Amino acid sequence: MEKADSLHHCHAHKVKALLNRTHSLFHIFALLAIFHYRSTFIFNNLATPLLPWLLIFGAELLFSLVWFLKQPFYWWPVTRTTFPQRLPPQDHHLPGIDVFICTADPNREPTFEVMNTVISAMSLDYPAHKLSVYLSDDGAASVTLSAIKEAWVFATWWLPFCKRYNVKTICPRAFFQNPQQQHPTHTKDFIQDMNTLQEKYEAFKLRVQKKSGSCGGSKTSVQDHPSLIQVIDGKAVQDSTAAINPDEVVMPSLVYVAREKRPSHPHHFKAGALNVLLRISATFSNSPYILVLDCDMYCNDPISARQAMCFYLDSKISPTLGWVQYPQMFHNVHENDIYDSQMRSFWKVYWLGADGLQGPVISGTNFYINRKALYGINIYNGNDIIKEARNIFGLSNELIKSLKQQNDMPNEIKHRELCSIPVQEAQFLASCTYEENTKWGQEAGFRYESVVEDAMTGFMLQSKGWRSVYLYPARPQFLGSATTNLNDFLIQSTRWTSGLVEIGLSKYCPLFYSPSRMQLLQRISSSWITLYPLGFISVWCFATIPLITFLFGIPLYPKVSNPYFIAYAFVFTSSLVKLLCEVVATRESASTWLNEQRISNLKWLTCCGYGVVDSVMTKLRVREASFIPTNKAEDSDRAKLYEKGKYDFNTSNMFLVPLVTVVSLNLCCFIGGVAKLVSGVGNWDALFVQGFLSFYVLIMSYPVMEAMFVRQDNGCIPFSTTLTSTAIVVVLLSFGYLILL
Ligand SMILES: O=c1ccn([C@@H]2O[C@H](COP(=O)(O)OP(=O)(O)O[C@H]3O[C@H](CO)[C@@H](O)[C@H](O)[C@H]3O)[C@@H](O)[C@H]2O)c(=O)[nH]1
Ligand SMILES: [Mn+2]
Repeated sequence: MEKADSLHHCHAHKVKALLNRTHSLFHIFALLAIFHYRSTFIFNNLATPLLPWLLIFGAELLFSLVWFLKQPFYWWPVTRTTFPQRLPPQDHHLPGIDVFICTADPNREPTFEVMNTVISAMSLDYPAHKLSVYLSDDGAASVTLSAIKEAWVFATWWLPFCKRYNVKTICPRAFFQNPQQQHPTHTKDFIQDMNTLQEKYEAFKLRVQKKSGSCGGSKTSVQDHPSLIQVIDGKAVQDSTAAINPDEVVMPSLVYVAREKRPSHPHHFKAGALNVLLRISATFSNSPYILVLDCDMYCNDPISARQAMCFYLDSKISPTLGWVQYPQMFHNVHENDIYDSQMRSFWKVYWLGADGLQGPVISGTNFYINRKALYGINIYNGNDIIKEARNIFGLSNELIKSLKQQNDMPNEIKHRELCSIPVQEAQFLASCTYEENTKWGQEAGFRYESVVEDAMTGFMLQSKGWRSVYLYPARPQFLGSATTNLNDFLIQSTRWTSGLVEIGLSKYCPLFYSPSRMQLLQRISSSWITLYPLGFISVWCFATIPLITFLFGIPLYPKVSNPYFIAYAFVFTSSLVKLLCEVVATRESASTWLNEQRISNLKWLTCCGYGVVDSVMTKLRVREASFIPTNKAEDSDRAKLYEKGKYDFNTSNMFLVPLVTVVSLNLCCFIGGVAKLVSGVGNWDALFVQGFLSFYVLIMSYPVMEAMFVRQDNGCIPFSTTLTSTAIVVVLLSFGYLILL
């Protein structure tokens, strides 16, 4: 039981933990049996074709290792509840919050939607004078600057409306998609005000969209432009509208930042943008806590800031609390989630388990982070960063002053008014040369070593002793747009795997990194996050070798009558049954179970391999790191396919060829192998596992075959791809023939 005045409560799922551990234990026994079977067989039968046996054994070992690294996520799952109504009633007890929103490309990230994110953040249920919103525009697009002024004007009407009627959906776009449902008691006043506001909303939308259409992005080059920093307020928008903010609504501060970018200087993508915001906000509002949002992740509910403060204002945990993470949830995921866009297992399973250890890693967006943690403070060595501040943080006096302020002030009163805005200083802080000879990106701020800056930074903070908590409230606090076509999905996943493996194969690999304060189980699970893509080698072996040998009649697995068969059967079925139980426990249907298997197989076969290759090439400096923002603009043709539950194979051959090759290979081997068995050549008993495996691959790849042979729409697989893959299959089988027979 929690105390009557505690601000939050942590519930441990003890039964689940027990079941999980039991399952892991049995699974380990089965794996050991398999290893025993393999090694004794290989030693006793050195005459049989050894190569496939060795490869499969290696694949099994590697895959088991990857599986083992994941187990800490099942050790001690917890869920948390907060009681924001118990926060002190006076506002002055609340610390300031800075919101950082990043955008990069108005063509891939529709400006109107970015503005909705900005407005929703300004509408959080928090004292306006303690809230500052910063928009980083890496594209330095004139569209974005003029749109943010329009957004400010609209917010002067929107904010009082939300407050007056206690509106729960604070993102205007989401609200006006379904205005009738937004308020349970439709008073006359409400309806009237809402209709007036809706007109203003439509006008605002039209103005922003017109400008986006006419400029088609920006005239300035994305890679080459000076910095531009502007505080958006009544003064900044004066000439665009007649009477602005006549009611003098107190507004959160709003700042537009386009940092300087030059082709000669690396800009470090999102991490670089966040670090500029970190410095500029330090000299402006200098709030101790920061909410980071991707441009498409709007605040869906006003309460998240107060919920996060339930942790930060609890002196028992706040000294080591680095960040409060919320799940990423999406407004555009269909019920039949064919791409597993919701990433169920991460947000609904792994992160709950991580929270039972040292907390989830920083997950890109939707987290309230402690500014001090980002400054690189090691909580066990005290706060003596000020001494070498200039070496770490650079030469800005204003910035150094702000650090001192952070250190000296008690949390409650930390929030400087934005009165004397040192815009010139801000320009200096946003220049592309500011970070030269400093520790930004290495010891201070978000890390530059990987394009998955979030995970990299999270691991480093955890190794300094910071912990995090995970909050998954019933009502989604943040909603973004998920990738809902195969092409965007594969590009995004490849970037992730590449960035993660880059960490896993570096000295920062959480398992071996030292000196580290990370707990052992946390180290293991964190290294799973960075190393799991390596499992692609195993999956490639599983998806080819048993099938080819099936065709040639070479057994690789125990006979059904052999006791070791049980170990294989157990590992296979218990994994699938466990997944099914998880899916059902998180209130999803069996189709989710099928979709997740399909997508994870597909990821193993494509993104993971390419990601690993990509990160190795980046390491060898053959290739430069890149971060292409995920496309967030909707394409109606693709949307139609998605809604019908049809995979959209309109993507590059780079992704299609490996996939189609595996499927064609499997088809040939299955048909050929079964034909041979039926005609009496070979032994059913000895080849059962391989035949079954092949059958499983066939079921999993049904959508691919449909797209190869049946579908005619623009999401089908082009004939030329099928042809290329068939050629590769022929080569593979000839090789197999030469080596095996
Ligand atoms: O040079 C860049 C590139 C991207 N972004 C912004 O970064 C955010 C995330 O980019 P997005 O393309 O939406 O990333 P996702 O594919 O959704 O990637 C996830 O993974 C990223 C790390 O690879 C994290 O940064 C994200 O928060 C997380 O949502 C967006 O707001 C972009 O505008 C920049 O500001 N500058
Ligand atoms: Mn995104």
